[in-house]
Amino acid sequence: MADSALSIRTITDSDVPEFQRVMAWAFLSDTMGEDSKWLKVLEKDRAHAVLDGDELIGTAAVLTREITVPGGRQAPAGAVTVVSVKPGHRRRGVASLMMKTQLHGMHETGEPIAMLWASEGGIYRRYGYGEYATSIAMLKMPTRMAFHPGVHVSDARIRQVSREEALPVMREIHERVRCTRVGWLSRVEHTWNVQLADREIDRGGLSSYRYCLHPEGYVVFRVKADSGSSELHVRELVCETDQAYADLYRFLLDMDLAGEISFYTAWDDPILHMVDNPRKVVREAGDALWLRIVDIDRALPLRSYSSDVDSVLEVEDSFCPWNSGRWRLTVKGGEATVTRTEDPADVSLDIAALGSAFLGGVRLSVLRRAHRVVEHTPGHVDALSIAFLGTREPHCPEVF
Ligand SMILES: CC(=O)SCCNC(=O)CCNC(=O)[C@H](O)C(C)(C)COP(=O)(O)OP(=O)(O)OC[C@H]1O[C@@H](n2cnc3c(N)ncnc32)[C@H](O)[C@@H]1OP(=O)(O)O
Repeated sequence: MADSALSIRTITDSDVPEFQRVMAWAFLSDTMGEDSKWLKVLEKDRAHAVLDGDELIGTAAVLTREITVPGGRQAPAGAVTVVSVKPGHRRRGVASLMMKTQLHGMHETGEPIAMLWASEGGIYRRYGYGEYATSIAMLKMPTRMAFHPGVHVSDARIRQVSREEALPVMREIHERVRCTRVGWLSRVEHTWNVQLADREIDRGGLSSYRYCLHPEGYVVFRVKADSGSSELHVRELVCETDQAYADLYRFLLDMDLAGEISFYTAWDDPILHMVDNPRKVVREAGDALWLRIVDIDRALPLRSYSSDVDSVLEVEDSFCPWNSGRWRLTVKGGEATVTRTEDPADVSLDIAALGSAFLGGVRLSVLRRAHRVVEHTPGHVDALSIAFLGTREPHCPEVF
Protein backbone atom coordinates (compact mmCIF):
# COMPACT_ATOMS: atom_id res chain seq x y z
CA MET A 1 0.00 0.00 0.00
CA ALA A 2 1.33 3.44 -0.92
CA ASP A 3 2.01 5.92 1.85
CA SER A 4 -0.81 8.51 2.07
CA ALA A 5 1.72 11.41 1.96
CA LEU A 6 2.55 10.43 -1.61
CA SER A 7 1.01 11.87 -4.75
CA ILE A 8 1.50 10.97 -8.41
CA ARG A 9 1.13 13.01 -11.56
CA THR A 10 2.48 13.31 -15.10
CA ILE A 11 5.49 15.56 -15.49
CA THR A 12 5.84 19.02 -16.98
CA ASP A 13 8.88 20.66 -18.59
CA SER A 14 9.94 22.12 -15.27
CA ASP A 15 10.09 18.64 -13.68
CA VAL A 16 12.51 17.30 -16.26
CA PRO A 17 15.87 18.19 -14.60
CA GLU A 18 14.82 16.69 -11.25
CA PHE A 19 13.20 13.69 -12.99
CA GLN A 20 16.53 13.00 -14.67
CA ARG A 21 18.51 13.52 -11.49
CA VAL A 22 16.38 11.09 -9.47
CA MET A 23 16.56 8.52 -12.22
CA ALA A 24 20.35 8.85 -12.61
CA TRP A 25 20.91 8.52 -8.85
CA ALA A 26 18.63 5.51 -8.60
CA PHE A 27 20.43 3.75 -11.45
CA LEU A 28 23.78 4.63 -9.87
CA SER A 29 24.72 6.34 -13.11
CA ASP A 30 26.76 9.48 -13.71
CA THR A 31 25.72 9.89 -17.31
CA MET A 32 21.93 9.35 -17.41
CA GLY A 33 21.33 12.77 -15.90
CA GLU A 34 23.25 14.37 -18.75
CA ASP A 35 21.60 12.43 -21.52
CA SER A 36 19.60 14.88 -23.59
CA LYS A 37 19.15 12.32 -26.40
CA TRP A 38 17.21 10.05 -24.09
CA LEU A 39 14.90 12.91 -23.14
CA LYS A 40 13.71 13.15 -26.73
CA VAL A 41 12.06 9.74 -26.56
CA LEU A 42 10.33 10.61 -23.29
CA GLU A 43 6.60 11.33 -23.72
CA LYS A 44 5.82 13.76 -20.94
CA ASP A 45 2.14 12.90 -20.86
CA ARG A 46 3.14 9.27 -20.20
CA ALA A 47 5.94 9.99 -17.71
CA HIS A 48 4.99 9.94 -14.04
CA ALA A 49 6.58 11.49 -10.99
CA VAL A 50 5.78 10.54 -7.43
CA LEU A 51 6.06 13.36 -4.91
CA ASP A 52 6.49 13.23 -1.18
CA GLY A 53 5.18 16.69 -0.32
CA ASP A 54 6.95 18.71 -3.01
CA GLU A 55 10.00 16.44 -3.28
CA LEU A 56 10.19 14.35 -6.44
CA ILE A 57 11.13 10.84 -5.29
CA GLY A 58 9.91 8.44 -7.99
CA THR A 59 10.03 8.24 -11.79
CA ALA A 60 8.50 5.96 -14.41
CA ALA A 61 7.60 6.36 -18.05
CA VAL A 62 5.79 4.58 -20.86
CA LEU A 63 6.90 4.82 -24.49
CA THR A 64 4.23 4.27 -27.15
CA ARG A 65 5.33 1.41 -29.37
CA GLU A 66 4.10 -1.46 -31.51
CA ILE A 67 5.30 -5.01 -31.04
CA THR A 68 5.09 -7.68 -33.72
CA VAL A 69 3.05 -10.62 -32.43
CA PRO A 70 2.75 -14.18 -33.80
CA GLY A 71 1.04 -14.03 -37.17
CA GLY A 72 2.74 -10.73 -38.02
CA ARG A 73 0.30 -8.17 -36.68
CA GLN A 74 1.60 -5.01 -35.03
CA ALA A 75 0.07 -4.72 -31.56
CA PRO A 76 0.05 -1.46 -29.60
CA ALA A 77 2.25 -1.89 -26.53
CA GLY A 78 3.43 0.35 -23.73
CA ALA A 79 7.20 0.14 -23.22
CA VAL A 80 7.75 0.74 -19.51
CA THR A 81 11.05 2.32 -18.60
CA VAL A 82 13.05 4.40 -16.06
CA VAL A 83 11.23 3.03 -13.03
CA SER A 84 13.22 4.51 -10.18
CA VAL A 85 12.79 5.52 -6.56
CA LYS A 86 15.17 7.69 -4.59
CA PRO A 87 17.25 5.73 -2.09
CA GLY A 88 15.81 6.54 1.32
CA HIS A 89 12.23 6.40 -0.01
CA ARG A 90 12.20 2.76 -1.03
CA ARG A 91 9.92 -0.05 0.18
CA ARG A 92 7.06 2.34 0.90
CA GLY A 93 5.06 1.38 -2.16
CA VAL A 94 6.29 4.10 -4.55
CA ALA A 95 7.10 1.73 -7.43
CA SER A 96 3.81 -0.12 -6.85
CA LEU A 97 1.89 3.15 -7.11
CA MET A 98 3.58 3.95 -10.42
CA MET A 99 3.00 0.44 -11.80
CA LYS A 100 -0.66 0.63 -10.91
CA THR A 101 -1.10 4.10 -12.41
CA GLN A 102 0.52 2.98 -15.66
CA LEU A 103 -1.41 -0.28 -16.04
CA HIS A 104 -4.78 1.16 -15.08
CA GLY A 105 -4.12 4.03 -17.53
CA MET A 106 -3.36 1.56 -20.34
CA HIS A 107 -6.56 -0.32 -19.55
CA GLU A 108 -8.57 2.90 -19.84
CA THR A 109 -7.00 3.88 -23.17
CA GLY A 110 -7.15 0.35 -24.60
CA GLU A 111 -3.43 -0.40 -24.89
CA PRO A 112 -3.53 -4.19 -24.51
CA ILE A 113 0.09 -5.04 -23.73
CA ALA A 114 2.82 -3.64 -21.48
CA MET A 115 6.45 -4.71 -21.60
CA LEU A 116 9.75 -3.95 -19.92
CA TRP A 117 13.34 -5.02 -19.40
CA ALA A 118 13.85 -5.74 -15.73
CA SER A 119 16.90 -4.47 -13.82
CA GLU A 120 16.39 -7.31 -11.32
CA GLY A 121 14.45 -10.55 -11.62
CA GLY A 122 12.62 -10.32 -8.29
CA ILE A 123 10.54 -7.22 -8.89
CA TYR A 124 8.00 -7.44 -11.69
CA ARG A 125 6.05 -10.70 -11.47
CA ARG A 126 4.01 -9.23 -8.62
CA TYR A 127 2.72 -6.66 -11.13
CA GLY A 128 1.75 -9.37 -13.61
CA TYR A 129 4.77 -9.19 -15.94
CA GLY A 130 5.83 -12.59 -17.27
CA GLU A 131 9.53 -13.43 -17.51
CA TYR A 132 11.23 -14.74 -20.63
CA ALA A 133 8.50 -13.49 -22.97
CA THR A 134 11.55 -13.14 -25.19
CA SER A 135 14.97 -14.58 -24.42
CA ILE A 136 18.33 -13.34 -25.52
CA ALA A 137 21.49 -15.22 -26.40
CA MET A 138 24.93 -13.82 -25.76
CA LEU A 139 27.09 -15.39 -28.45
CA LYS A 140 30.86 -15.43 -28.54
CA MET A 141 32.70 -17.06 -31.41
CA PRO A 142 36.17 -17.08 -32.93
CA THR A 143 36.61 -15.53 -36.36
CA ARG A 144 37.75 -17.56 -39.40
CA MET A 145 35.40 -20.48 -38.71
CA ALA A 146 34.37 -22.26 -41.88
CA PHE A 147 30.71 -22.65 -42.77
CA HIS A 148 29.11 -26.07 -43.02
CA PRO A 149 29.14 -27.37 -46.62
CA GLY A 150 25.99 -26.17 -48.33
CA VAL A 151 25.89 -22.76 -46.67
CA HIS A 152 26.11 -20.54 -49.68
CA VAL A 153 27.80 -17.13 -49.60
CA SER A 154 26.81 -14.84 -52.44
CA ASP A 155 28.99 -12.29 -54.23
CA ALA A 156 26.82 -9.37 -53.03
CA ARG A 157 28.97 -6.37 -52.21
CA ILE A 158 29.13 -5.29 -48.59
CA ARG A 159 30.20 -1.68 -48.11
CA GLN A 160 31.40 0.03 -44.95
CA VAL A 161 29.87 3.51 -45.07
CA SER A 162 29.47 6.58 -42.86
CA ARG A 163 26.73 6.83 -40.25
CA GLU A 164 25.05 9.52 -42.37
CA GLU A 165 24.92 7.28 -45.41
CA ALA A 166 23.90 4.21 -43.43
CA LEU A 167 21.06 5.54 -41.30
CA PRO A 168 18.39 6.18 -43.98
CA VAL A 169 19.02 2.76 -45.53
CA MET A 170 19.02 1.02 -42.15
CA ARG A 171 15.75 2.68 -41.17
CA GLU A 172 14.00 1.33 -44.26
CA ILE A 173 15.37 -2.17 -43.83
CA HIS A 174 14.57 -2.23 -40.12
CA GLU A 175 11.00 -1.08 -40.71
CA ARG A 176 10.39 -3.92 -43.17
CA VAL A 177 12.11 -6.57 -41.06
CA ARG A 178 10.58 -5.65 -37.71
CA CYS A 179 7.09 -6.28 -39.10
CA THR A 180 8.08 -9.90 -39.76
CA ARG A 181 9.87 -10.71 -36.48
CA VAL A 182 7.90 -11.59 -33.38
CA GLY A 183 9.00 -9.38 -30.48
CA TRP A 184 10.57 -6.62 -32.56
CA LEU A 185 9.44 -3.07 -31.83
CA SER A 186 8.57 -0.03 -33.86
CA ARG A 187 11.04 2.82 -33.65
CA VAL A 188 10.38 6.55 -33.65
CA GLU A 189 12.86 9.07 -35.04
CA HIS A 190 14.69 9.50 -31.74
CA THR A 191 14.86 5.77 -31.00
CA TRP A 192 17.64 5.59 -33.53
CA ASN A 193 19.65 8.26 -31.74
CA VAL A 194 19.22 6.48 -28.42
CA GLN A 195 19.77 2.92 -29.65
CA LEU A 196 22.80 3.91 -31.70
CA ALA A 197 24.07 6.68 -29.43
CA ASP A 198 27.73 7.08 -30.25
CA ARG A 199 29.33 9.73 -28.11
CA GLU A 200 32.49 8.87 -26.20
CA ILE A 201 30.47 8.11 -23.04
CA ASP A 202 28.23 5.68 -24.96
CA ARG A 203 31.10 3.53 -26.14
CA GLY A 204 32.23 1.82 -22.94
CA GLY A 205 35.86 1.94 -24.03
CA LEU A 206 35.15 0.50 -27.48
CA SER A 207 35.44 2.17 -30.89
CA SER A 208 32.78 4.26 -32.57
CA TYR A 209 30.16 2.29 -34.53
CA ARG A 210 31.06 0.79 -37.91
CA TYR A 211 28.18 0.58 -40.39
CA CYS A 212 28.19 -1.98 -43.20
CA LEU A 213 25.47 -2.26 -45.82
CA HIS A 214 24.48 -5.31 -47.84
CA PRO A 215 21.82 -4.95 -50.56
CA GLU A 216 19.41 -6.86 -48.28
CA GLY A 217 20.63 -6.07 -44.78
CA TYR A 218 23.09 -4.30 -42.57
CA VAL A 219 25.38 -4.80 -39.61
CA VAL A 220 26.51 -2.28 -36.97
CA PHE A 221 29.39 -3.10 -34.65
CA ARG A 222 32.06 -1.64 -32.43
CA VAL A 223 35.67 -2.80 -32.16
CA LYS A 224 37.61 -3.55 -29.03
CA ALA A 225 41.05 -2.86 -30.38
CA ASP A 226 43.97 -5.07 -29.48
CA SER A 227 47.24 -5.13 -31.37
CA GLY A 228 47.20 -8.94 -31.45
CA SER A 229 43.55 -9.72 -32.09
CA SER A 230 40.62 -7.32 -31.87
CA GLU A 231 37.03 -8.13 -30.88
CA LEU A 232 33.97 -7.21 -32.92
CA HIS A 233 30.96 -6.31 -30.74
CA VAL A 234 27.90 -6.57 -32.97
CA ARG A 235 25.09 -4.18 -32.09
CA GLU A 236 22.58 -4.96 -34.84
CA LEU A 237 22.53 -7.47 -37.67
CA VAL A 238 19.31 -6.95 -39.59
CA CYS A 239 18.57 -8.89 -42.77
CA GLU A 240 15.65 -9.21 -45.14
CA THR A 241 16.87 -12.56 -46.47
CA ASP A 242 18.71 -15.63 -45.18
CA GLN A 243 21.27 -14.99 -47.89
CA ALA A 244 22.12 -11.57 -46.47
CA TYR A 245 22.45 -13.17 -43.03
CA ALA A 246 25.01 -15.71 -44.29
CA ASP A 247 26.86 -13.04 -46.29
CA LEU A 248 27.10 -10.59 -43.39
CA TYR A 249 28.17 -13.26 -40.89
CA ARG A 250 30.83 -14.43 -43.37
CA PHE A 251 31.97 -10.82 -43.75
CA LEU A 252 32.40 -10.50 -39.96
CA LEU A 253 34.05 -13.92 -39.56
CA ASP A 254 36.60 -13.04 -42.25
CA MET A 255 37.48 -9.60 -40.86
CA ASP A 256 41.25 -9.23 -40.88
CA LEU A 257 42.86 -8.48 -37.49
CA ALA A 258 39.74 -9.59 -35.59
CA GLY A 259 39.89 -12.69 -33.37
CA GLU A 260 36.46 -12.84 -31.75
CA ILE A 261 32.87 -11.79 -32.37
CA SER A 262 30.31 -11.17 -29.64
CA PHE A 263 26.63 -10.50 -30.24
CA TYR A 264 23.48 -10.25 -28.10
CA THR A 265 21.03 -11.91 -30.46
CA ALA A 266 18.01 -14.16 -30.75
CA TRP A 267 18.12 -17.44 -28.84
CA ASP A 268 17.65 -19.29 -32.13
CA ASP A 269 20.22 -17.31 -34.14
CA PRO A 270 21.01 -19.68 -37.03
CA ILE A 271 24.78 -19.16 -36.82
CA LEU A 272 25.17 -22.24 -34.60
CA HIS A 273 23.91 -24.37 -37.47
CA MET A 274 25.83 -22.50 -40.18
CA VAL A 275 29.37 -23.06 -38.91
CA ASP A 276 31.30 -26.30 -39.31
CA ASN A 277 31.95 -26.60 -35.55
CA PRO A 278 28.94 -25.41 -33.54
CA ARG A 279 30.69 -25.98 -30.21
CA LYS A 280 33.03 -23.09 -30.98
CA VAL A 281 30.03 -20.75 -30.66
CA VAL A 282 29.50 -20.16 -26.95
CA ARG A 283 25.90 -19.29 -26.11
CA GLU A 284 24.64 -17.90 -22.81
CA ALA A 285 20.96 -17.27 -22.18
CA GLY A 286 19.27 -14.34 -20.50
CA ASP A 287 15.76 -13.01 -20.03
CA ALA A 288 14.89 -10.11 -22.28
CA LEU A 289 11.33 -8.74 -22.52
CA TRP A 290 8.93 -9.20 -19.64
CA LEU A 291 5.39 -8.97 -20.98
CA ARG A 292 2.20 -7.95 -19.19
CA ILE A 293 -1.20 -8.64 -20.65
CA VAL A 294 -3.22 -5.55 -19.74
CA ASP A 295 -6.53 -6.82 -21.13
CA ILE A 296 -6.96 -10.50 -21.89
CA ASP A 297 -9.89 -10.06 -24.23
CA ARG A 298 -8.05 -7.42 -26.26
CA ALA A 299 -4.59 -9.00 -26.24
CA LEU A 300 -5.18 -12.69 -27.00
CA PRO A 301 -7.11 -12.11 -30.27
CA LEU A 302 -4.31 -9.87 -31.61
CA ARG A 303 -2.01 -12.78 -32.32
CA SER A 304 -2.62 -15.83 -34.44
CA TYR A 305 -2.23 -19.42 -33.24
CA SER A 306 -0.68 -22.58 -34.64
CA SER A 307 -3.63 -24.89 -33.99
CA ASP A 308 -7.26 -24.86 -32.95
CA VAL A 309 -8.14 -24.97 -29.25
CA ASP A 310 -11.21 -24.48 -27.11
CA SER A 311 -10.27 -24.08 -23.44
CA VAL A 312 -11.61 -22.27 -20.41
CA LEU A 313 -8.81 -20.40 -18.63
CA GLU A 314 -9.24 -19.38 -15.02
CA VAL A 315 -7.01 -16.33 -14.62
CA GLU A 316 -5.80 -14.76 -11.40
CA ASP A 317 -4.87 -11.06 -11.59
CA SER A 318 -5.12 -9.15 -8.33
CA PHE A 319 -3.25 -6.10 -9.69
CA CYS A 320 -5.58 -5.61 -12.69
CA PRO A 321 -8.76 -7.32 -11.41
CA TRP A 322 -10.73 -6.87 -14.65
CA ASN A 323 -8.73 -9.83 -16.01
CA SER A 324 -9.56 -12.18 -13.14
CA GLY A 325 -12.05 -14.98 -13.63
CA ARG A 326 -12.90 -17.48 -16.33
CA TRP A 327 -12.38 -16.85 -20.05
CA ARG A 328 -13.14 -19.14 -22.96
CA LEU A 329 -10.34 -19.05 -25.54
CA THR A 330 -11.51 -20.48 -28.86
CA VAL A 331 -9.13 -20.65 -31.80
CA LYS A 332 -10.43 -21.54 -35.25
CA GLY A 333 -8.25 -21.28 -38.34
CA GLY A 334 -5.56 -19.54 -36.30
CA GLU A 335 -7.80 -16.70 -35.07
CA ALA A 336 -8.92 -16.41 -31.45
CA THR A 337 -12.05 -15.21 -29.73
CA VAL A 338 -12.03 -14.63 -25.99
CA THR A 339 -15.25 -14.38 -24.00
CA ARG A 340 -16.28 -14.40 -20.37
CA THR A 341 -17.77 -17.68 -19.22
CA GLU A 342 -19.17 -19.38 -16.14
CA ASP A 343 -18.16 -22.82 -17.46
CA PRO A 344 -15.71 -24.85 -15.38
CA ALA A 345 -12.01 -24.15 -15.93
CA ASP A 346 -9.81 -26.46 -18.01
CA VAL A 347 -6.64 -24.66 -16.94
CA SER A 348 -5.78 -22.19 -14.14
CA LEU A 349 -2.90 -19.75 -14.23
CA ASP A 350 -1.93 -16.25 -13.22
CA ILE A 351 -1.61 -13.33 -15.61
CA ALA A 352 2.20 -13.34 -15.46
CA ALA A 353 2.31 -16.95 -16.72
CA LEU A 354 0.09 -15.96 -19.64
CA GLY A 355 2.42 -13.02 -20.32
CA SER A 356 5.44 -15.36 -20.48
CA ALA A 357 3.61 -17.58 -22.99
CA PHE A 358 2.00 -14.84 -25.09
CA LEU A 359 4.68 -14.46 -27.78
CA GLY A 360 5.43 -18.18 -27.89
CA GLY A 361 8.69 -17.91 -25.91
CA VAL A 362 7.67 -20.04 -22.91
CA ARG A 363 5.49 -23.14 -23.23
CA LEU A 364 2.55 -23.46 -20.88
CA SER A 365 3.57 -27.11 -20.47
CA VAL A 366 6.87 -25.92 -18.94
CA LEU A 367 4.97 -23.56 -16.65
CA ARG A 368 2.78 -26.49 -15.59
CA ARG A 369 5.91 -28.41 -14.62
CA ALA A 370 7.00 -25.28 -12.74
CA HIS A 371 3.72 -25.40 -10.73
CA ARG A 372 2.63 -22.10 -12.30
CA VAL A 373 -0.15 -23.59 -14.45
CA VAL A 374 -2.72 -26.11 -13.19
CA GLU A 375 -4.51 -28.44 -15.57
CA HIS A 376 -8.07 -29.48 -14.64
CA THR A 377 -9.00 -31.21 -17.90
CA PRO A 378 -6.35 -33.58 -19.28
CA GLY A 379 -4.80 -32.55 -22.60
CA HIS A 380 -5.62 -28.84 -22.48
CA VAL A 381 -2.18 -27.58 -21.40
CA ASP A 382 -0.44 -29.51 -24.17
CA ALA A 383 -2.99 -28.33 -26.74
CA LEU A 384 -2.55 -24.71 -25.63
CA SER A 385 1.25 -25.07 -25.62
CA ILE A 386 1.23 -26.14 -29.26
CA ALA A 387 -1.28 -23.45 -30.25
CA PHE A 388 0.86 -20.68 -28.71
CA LEU A 389 4.11 -21.78 -30.43
CA GLY A 390 5.42 -19.85 -33.40
CA THR A 391 7.81 -20.78 -36.19
CA ARG A 392 10.71 -18.92 -34.56
CA GLU A 393 11.71 -17.92 -31.07
CA PRO A 394 10.42 -14.45 -30.23
CA HIS A 395 13.21 -11.90 -29.94
CA CYS A 396 13.46 -8.26 -28.92
CA PRO A 397 16.73 -6.77 -30.12
CA GLU A 398 16.63 -3.51 -28.18
CA VAL A 399 16.68 -2.46 -24.57
CA PHE A 400 14.53 0.62 -23.97
C1 LIG B 1 11.61 -1.27 -16.25
C2 LIG B 1 12.66 -0.64 -15.44
O1 LIG B 1 12.79 0.56 -15.42
S1 LIG B 1 13.71 -1.64 -14.53
C3 LIG B 1 14.53 -0.54 -13.39
C4 LIG B 1 14.06 -0.65 -11.97
N1 LIG B 1 14.81 0.34 -11.19
C5 LIG B 1 15.97 0.09 -10.56
O2 LIG B 1 16.47 -1.02 -10.52
C6 LIG B 1 16.63 1.28 -9.90
C7 LIG B 1 17.02 0.99 -8.44
N2 LIG B 1 15.88 0.54 -7.65
C8 LIG B 1 14.83 1.34 -7.34
O3 LIG B 1 14.75 2.50 -7.75
C9 LIG B 1 13.74 0.76 -6.46
O4 LIG B 1 14.32 -0.09 -5.51
C10 LIG B 1 12.63 -0.02 -7.21
C11 LIG B 1 12.04 0.86 -8.32
C12 LIG B 1 13.22 -1.28 -7.86
C13 LIG B 1 11.54 -0.46 -6.23
O5 LIG B 1 10.94 0.70 -5.70
P1 LIG B 1 10.15 0.68 -4.29
O6 LIG B 1 9.38 1.92 -4.23
O7 LIG B 1 11.10 0.37 -3.21
O8 LIG B 1 9.18 -0.57 -4.49
P2 LIG B 1 7.86 -0.84 -3.63
O9 LIG B 1 8.03 -0.27 -2.25
O10 LIG B 1 6.68 -0.42 -4.38
O11 LIG B 1 7.96 -2.41 -3.55
C14 LIG B 1 6.93 -3.24 -3.93
C15 LIG B 1 7.32 -4.67 -3.66
O12 LIG B 1 8.45 -5.04 -4.46
C16 LIG B 1 9.50 -5.51 -3.61
N3 LIG B 1 10.76 -5.06 -4.20
C17 LIG B 1 11.08 -3.80 -4.52
N4 LIG B 1 12.31 -3.79 -5.04
C18 LIG B 1 12.75 -5.05 -5.07
C19 LIG B 1 13.97 -5.64 -5.50
N5 LIG B 1 14.96 -4.92 -5.98
N6 LIG B 1 14.07 -6.98 -5.40
C20 LIG B 1 13.06 -7.73 -4.89
N7 LIG B 1 11.88 -7.19 -4.45
C21 LIG B 1 11.75 -5.87 -4.54
C22 LIG B 1 9.23 -4.89 -2.27
O13 LIG B 1 9.82 -5.60 -1.24
C23 LIG B 1 7.72 -4.92 -2.20
O14 LIG B 1 7.31 -6.24 -1.89
P3 LIG B 1 5.87 -6.55 -1.23
O15 LIG B 1 4.85 -6.13 -2.25
O16 LIG B 1 5.91 -8.00 -1.01
O17 LIG B 1 5.83 -5.69 -0.01
